[in-house]
Amino acid sequence: MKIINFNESNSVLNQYVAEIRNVEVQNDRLRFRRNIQRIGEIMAYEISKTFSYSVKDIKTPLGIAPVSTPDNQLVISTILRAGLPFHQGFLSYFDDAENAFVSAYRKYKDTLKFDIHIEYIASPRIDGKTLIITDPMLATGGSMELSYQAMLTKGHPAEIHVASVIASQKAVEYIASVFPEDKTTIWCAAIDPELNNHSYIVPGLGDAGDLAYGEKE
Ligand SMILES: O=P(O)(O)OC[C@H]1O[C@H](OP(=O)(O)OP(=O)(O)O)[C@H](O)[C@@H]1O
Ligand SMILES: O=c1cc[nH]c(=O)[nH]1
Ligand SMILES: [Mg+2]
Repeated sequence: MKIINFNESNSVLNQYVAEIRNVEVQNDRLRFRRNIQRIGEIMAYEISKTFSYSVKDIKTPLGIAPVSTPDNQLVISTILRAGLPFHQGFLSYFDDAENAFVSAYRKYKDTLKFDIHIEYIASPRIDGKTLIITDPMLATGGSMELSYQAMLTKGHPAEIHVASVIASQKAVEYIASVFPEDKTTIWCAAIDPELNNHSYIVPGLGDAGDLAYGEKE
């Protein structure tokens, strides 16, 4: 399985990651959402380099220009609710992509133990298509795995891109163990070393859904 960690090279993407992590900056909700979206845009561009391309003859007012454009049929899937601004970043670049939405939430049994519940899925058929599953946080990897299982009720993709902003080392290893090795790539902006007792990523950024949309009761 390929793992692409953007943090290993210097680019402006790291500025956006710094801002969403920074406790002095991250509470500006508009900036937080926009930064997550911008990271999605940059990741979409990088992922587009892996697509299949063919040359099309494009008629201009003055002649014919051969242009190599992508042929993949894309499905961009996201996990509600923190995934929404990240998803929008991908959609800003992949104009004609089909889209899927899955709900996943942690139902706490006590302050430390929780199950992940999937209650909603809206998805096209995904057979033979390029599936990009977007979620800014990969903590245990449980939401991503269950969302993928839910997507499999809609068919089998030709290739899978798991896109996140901050992933824990544990989640990266978990995803590598449960996703098909030969057709999955994990893309992330950083890989953090730890999870705390509540399975939050450390140093991470806190609760991405709350930072983007406000605290839930
Ligand atoms: O890897 P995991 O341990 O499953 O945790 C990651 C999940 O946590 C966040 O969502 P959250 O459950 O906080 O819901 P929200 O988006 O509604 O805030 C995040 O967007 C992932 O979906
Ligand atoms: O660190 C974490 C873990 C789960 N959900 C988040 O938003 N952040
Ligand atoms: Mg979630």
